Amino acid sequence: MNESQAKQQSPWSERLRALRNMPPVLGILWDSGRAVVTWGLILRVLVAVAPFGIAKVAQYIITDIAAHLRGQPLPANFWQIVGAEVVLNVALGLLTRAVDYSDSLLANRYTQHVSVRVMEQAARLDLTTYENPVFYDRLERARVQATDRLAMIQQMGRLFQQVITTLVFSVALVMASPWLVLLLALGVLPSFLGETHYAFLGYAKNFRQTPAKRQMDYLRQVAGSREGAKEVKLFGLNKFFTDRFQALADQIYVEDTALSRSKLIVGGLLGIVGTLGYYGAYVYVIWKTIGGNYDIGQFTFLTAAIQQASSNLQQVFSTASGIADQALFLTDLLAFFEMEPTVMSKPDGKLLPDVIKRGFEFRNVTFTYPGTNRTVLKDFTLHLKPGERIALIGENGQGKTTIVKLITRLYDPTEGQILLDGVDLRDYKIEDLHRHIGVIFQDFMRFEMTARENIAVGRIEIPHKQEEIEDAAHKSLADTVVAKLGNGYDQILGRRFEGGVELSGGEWQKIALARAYLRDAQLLILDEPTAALDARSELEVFERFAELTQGKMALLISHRFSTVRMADRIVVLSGGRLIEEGDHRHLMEKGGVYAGMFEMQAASYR
Ligand SMILES: Nc1ncnc2c1ncn2[C@@H]1O[C@H](COP(=O)(O)OP(=O)(O)OP(=O)(O)O)[C@@H](O)[C@H]1O
Repeated sequence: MNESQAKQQSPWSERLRALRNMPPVLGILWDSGRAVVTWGLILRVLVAVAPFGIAKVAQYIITDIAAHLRGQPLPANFWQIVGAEVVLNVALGLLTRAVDYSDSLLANRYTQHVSVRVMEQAARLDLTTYENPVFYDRLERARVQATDRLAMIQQMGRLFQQVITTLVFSVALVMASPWLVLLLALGVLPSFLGETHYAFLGYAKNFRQTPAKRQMDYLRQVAGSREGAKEVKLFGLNKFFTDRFQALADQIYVEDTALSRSKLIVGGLLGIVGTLGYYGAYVYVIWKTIGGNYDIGQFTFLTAAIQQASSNLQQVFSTASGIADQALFLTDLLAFFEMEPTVMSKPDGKLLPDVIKRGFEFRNVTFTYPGTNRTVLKDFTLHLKPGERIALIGENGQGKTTIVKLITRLYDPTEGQILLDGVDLRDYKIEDLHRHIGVIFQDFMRFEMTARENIAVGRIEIPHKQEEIEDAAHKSLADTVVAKLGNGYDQILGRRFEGGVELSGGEWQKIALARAYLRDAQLLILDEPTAALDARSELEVFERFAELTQGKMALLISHRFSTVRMADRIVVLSGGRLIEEGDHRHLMEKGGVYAGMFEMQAASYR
């Protein structure tokens, strides 16, 4: 649902939608800890009925005392009754603590359970979804909704308990006089309607504010991050960022205050109606007692019952609207769980051949990124044969990385087909395709974990021996980086966590490259992963790459012609089409686009 839809929908339909969230939310709660939920409910029932027992015992005590004051003897079990009152109160205190304990256990379990589900779902979804701001807002809200649900769980338990207490005392009041319950209900109903109304307004407001809050988070992060620190200082950007942050914060403050103020006034007025209902019932009981209908014990019990029924009934309504409010906030979490990826593995997907015989073929592939109009690849055809190493070159934005995303099925072509050994890529199991491809992107991930883990993520599904890690590190030259680290392969990289060590861009690249070598891949793809390497390292890396990819398929994207020339075939992309191809010598002789680009780069070095 987008913002304009949220505004168009009537509050009531929105409220009903929120209630629809309750069954799945209860399902999630149940899944996060069945035993804890069951124990929580049992404890709540005991806590709910205890006040009735206490009020009833108090009634007997007062009746007996009143009779005693009039000269009658105390009953034989009088002191046992007093003892029972004490025991009931002590038990109630202990049970209340036990309820708090079970609530916090359940909240922890719920948070963990939902956080894991959010991570799993985020991993399932397409890359496309990540590039969609609406999705991002939703993910953001889902993340927030996943955590800190103690309040919601407490409210649900409280509602359960309040309903039971209200019922127990209402039955007692109805038995005395049905008017009492009616008076109470009439007093409480308006504040319930008020509460739900404001719950809805609060949700709509939060929905509207999400983009601004995301902006604020971004500004806070940029202004306070290690990555941003250098430029923020040198360009004097601090005021620019804080002013922008302040403007958004002010806007949110104004909206929040307006809503809180209106809630204060309207909620206060409706609360007065509730109090009048309560005192109506109270005066009725006084009147009846004076008229001789009730004795002093019954009077005490009924006033306690009115007090309990009224406050619990009022709380039932406010807790219920609080839960409906919380459930509204979970709309995004549940919608997020329901999202389905579009790039999917067929249920009966094929496994990749153990030895690829015909290679990968792009056949008249046209591709436009979802949600955009620009065609990035137009009628693109390319055959990558077994044992062949192709270098893709072209100016910025010509679609080189896009080709890598298509061959790895992060996206599917808009038109045309990509074949592997004559079979459409979509017919293979996507996980198996990924298993056979080793790819390092130019924006590879720097995991702030140990050097070993940074390499092992290249093939995390199996445990690795030290030799395998070392071997991969040797192939990518990462061994020279690790040799300088205090804790070797166990050194934490990056400065986020204590004891971590920051690496230079080129050092990170060598570590990341080792991941690709750890995979026993039939196709290796390097998408400009050497941009931060110095000239000598780059040459070494590529000499090794050339050696290691002998007989394997490799796709190489680079702007440096010194490395590109090692490829068996060079493919020049322009405007989403293949405009030239051949080996270095052939293309130089041809004197076309490649030769021009090569000369230009060579000249800049002279
Ligand atoms: N996720 C995306 N959504 C929309 N458009 C995109 C996306 N990624 C890339 N593009 C656009 O597609 C075009 C091709 O991008 P691509 O990254 O494939 O280029 P490239 O040839 O690898 O460029 P470079 O040499 O700068 O890395 C660019 O115009 C870019 O703006």
